[in-house]
Amino acid sequence: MPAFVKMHGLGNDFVVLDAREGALPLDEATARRITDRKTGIGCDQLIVIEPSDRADVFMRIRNADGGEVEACGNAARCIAALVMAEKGTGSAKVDSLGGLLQAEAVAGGGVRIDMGVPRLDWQQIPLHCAMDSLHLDFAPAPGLADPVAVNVGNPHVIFFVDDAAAVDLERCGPAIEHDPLFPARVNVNIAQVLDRDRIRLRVWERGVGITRACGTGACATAVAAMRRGLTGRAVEVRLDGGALQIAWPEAGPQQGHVLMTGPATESFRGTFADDLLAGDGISPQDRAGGSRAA
Ligand SMILES: N[C@@H](CCC[C@H](N)C(=O)O)C(=O)O
Repeated sequence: MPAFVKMHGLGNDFVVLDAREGALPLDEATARRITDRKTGIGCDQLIVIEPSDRADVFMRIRNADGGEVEACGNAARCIAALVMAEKGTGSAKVDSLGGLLQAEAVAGGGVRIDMGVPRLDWQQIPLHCAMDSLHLDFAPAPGLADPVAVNVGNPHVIFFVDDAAAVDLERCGPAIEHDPLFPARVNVNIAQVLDRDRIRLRVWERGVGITRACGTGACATAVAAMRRGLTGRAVEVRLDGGALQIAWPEAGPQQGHVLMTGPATESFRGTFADDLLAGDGISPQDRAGGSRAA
């Protein structure tokens, strides 16, 4: 029976499959069956670990809707933690469609990931037409206007508001995600700057919906706030599931790179019936191997 590890970063949860010893038949429909919280194992993203010739592992990412995407900050910390535990080291390299990520364990627990240099040109977001990514001419709902766009491996739009809790994200998230301005669709971030060191953030994730936390969302939002001069170059981003530390240093060896620090948690290990991959669903007995829930 195929084995999986259930992990999460601040409640943004993953089913992790290991395909280093042999490819798994994972198409979009299979991914949707696995991520389904009622009939599958249930998670925000399905992560498949594959071999890499330039890193410890390659991390393949599928959203709950089955679509393959380039980046996932919370999963990057989790996969790095798995690899570091396996190797018995304090650092790891994780490759992904979004780029090569260097990770290190931090004193006191948690993982720091160098998320690379954010992409800020409109073509890199991508946007449908030329626009200043620091001030998009886009006002999709009352109280939501003049957002920032940032790509940190995946596309994000960030709205700064006075009260993040007051935004009906369930209602406006889907429309913004699918707006024609974003040809690759977009992750939607609602940010409230609390002071120069702290941001409150709620996220509607592309291909998923509202999540408890989004690592790339926290990085993109921090970059947006720093570009707008709203915060210093190191901030705490408070998501529904907890806080991430994000820095974007202006000097030093990691100048211009976004650094994300936060927890990586293993919830349980389990196995599932082969027919989940083959397409016949999963029985409740097989789900999670009877282990404790996340
Ligand atoms: N949860 C992730 C982001 C996952 C991918 C995203 N939904 C997308 O479609 O780009 C994170 O922690 O960054």
